[in-house]
Order: sequence, then C-alpha cells, then structure tokens
Amino acid sequence: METEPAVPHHNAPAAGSKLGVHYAQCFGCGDEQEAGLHLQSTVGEGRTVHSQFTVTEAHQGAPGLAHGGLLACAFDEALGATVGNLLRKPAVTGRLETDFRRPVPVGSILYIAATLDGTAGRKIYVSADGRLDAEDGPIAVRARGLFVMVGLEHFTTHGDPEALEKFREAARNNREDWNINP
Ligand SMILES: CCCCCCCCCCCC(=O)SCCNC(=O)CCNC(=O)[C@H](O)C(C)(C)COP(=O)(O)OP(=O)(O)OC[C@H]1O[C@@H](n2cnc3c(N)ncnc32)[C@H](O)[C@@H]1OP(=O)(O)O
Repeated sequence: METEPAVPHHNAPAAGSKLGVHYAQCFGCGDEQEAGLHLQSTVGEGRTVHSQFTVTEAHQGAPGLAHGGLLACAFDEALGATVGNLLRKPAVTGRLETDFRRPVPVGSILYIAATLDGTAGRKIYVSADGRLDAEDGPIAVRARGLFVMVGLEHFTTHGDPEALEKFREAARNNREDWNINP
C-alpha cells in the first residue's frame, strides 16, 4: 500500500494550542505519576507537535544520565500525542526506533519536535528529534515510530474498562468528533 501525506483532522487543535494530560496515570504525561516524565506538548505549524520534559534523578540509568528506555518512553509519548491530537484517531505504537546520539544529563530539558510523516491504510508514520536544553540545541535523540490505528475495543479488551470510561468521558467533553472506528 502506498504511503500518503498525513492530513490533520479538520478539528485538530490549532498551532499554539497547549495539549493537556490525556490520562492522569500516564507515565509520559500524567500529573498523578510522581516519578513520571510530565511531558508537556504544544501543537506546532503544519503536522508538528513540540514537547518537552525535564530529566530528573528518577529518570537515571548511569549515574547522572537519563536511562535510554526512559528517553524512548518520552518519544513514545511525544509521537503518540502527535498522532492522537493531529489525526484524532485511536492508535497504538507498533514500532519505535531510537537513535541515542548524545548523553542526556539529569537536569537537562529535552525539546522534542515531532512530525506526522504519512499514512498507509491503518499505519501512521511519525518521527521526531530531541534537542538538548533549547529548541535549536544539539540533537541528543532521534526516533521514528509506526503507529497502528485501532478501534476503542482494543482498550476495553486488553486494558482497564473503568479507566477507559473516564477517558471516554473526557473525550465526550473535548473530543466528541474522534473517529473511533478507523
Ligand atoms: C488526545 C489523545 C492523545 C493520546 C496520546 C497518547 C499517547 C500515548 C503514547 C503511548 C502509546 C503506547 O505506548 S501504545 C502501547 C504499546 N503498544 C502496544 O501495546 C501495541 C501492541 N500491539 C498490538 O496490539 C498489535 O500488534 C497492533 C494493534 C499494533 C497490530 O495488530 P493488528 O490490529 O492485528 O494489525 P496487523 O494486521 O498486525 O498490523 C496492521 C498493519 O501494521 C503493520 N505492523 C504492525 N506492527 C508492526 C511492526 N511492529 N512493524 C512493522 N509493521 C507493523 C502490519 O504489517 C500491517 O501492515 P499491512 O499489512 O496493513 O501493510
């Protein structure tokens, strides 16, 4: 199947919109996860979303340095937020590839710029660069992801239906136009 340009949903949040927490318990963005990443995201121009988080002592692998798996988590979240908010269709990560180019010290702020690259049927291609301490800082991590669109039954079948109901309630308030049956 041919890859097509990804077209943001007509009701996708406008450039400059700050994206809220999608689920309070989410390790990537949730405000009820003390040691979580607390990633914050803002919609950029075109097919982009800009996210950032501060690396804390809770995120270490080697002493004083961010754990690579934690950094991969940040990109999973940043790419997922890009897919979810710009396309407004439920999707899950099928594949996530990360290149670690520079160490990321505790105390750094990682600026992640993600772009929707294209779609092919249920597949969504997305990529991101993570820069150290400034939007134009040196690239520390790069990632490419493949997300796969799913129906909401993916989450009721495999996840926590009660938690999903809370998510759906928020969706009814904010995202009632989501395409939930791709
Ligand atoms: C506002 C809200 C914000 C929301 C913000 C949300 C942010 C949250 C961010 C966190 C996101 C996550 O961590 S999600 C959690 C981690 N991910 C998961 O748990 C997913 C587990 N995997 C699965 O459930 C499944 O494998 C699926 C759903 C991905 C695919 O299964 P399926 O539905 O049976 O579909 P399947 O036919 O296998 O695949 C569909 C197509 O994708 C391709 N495909 C599938 N997996 C891969 C793969 N790894 N690498 C290459 N290609 C793949 C297949 O070849 C096929 O291509 P073709 O034959 O059509 O060409």
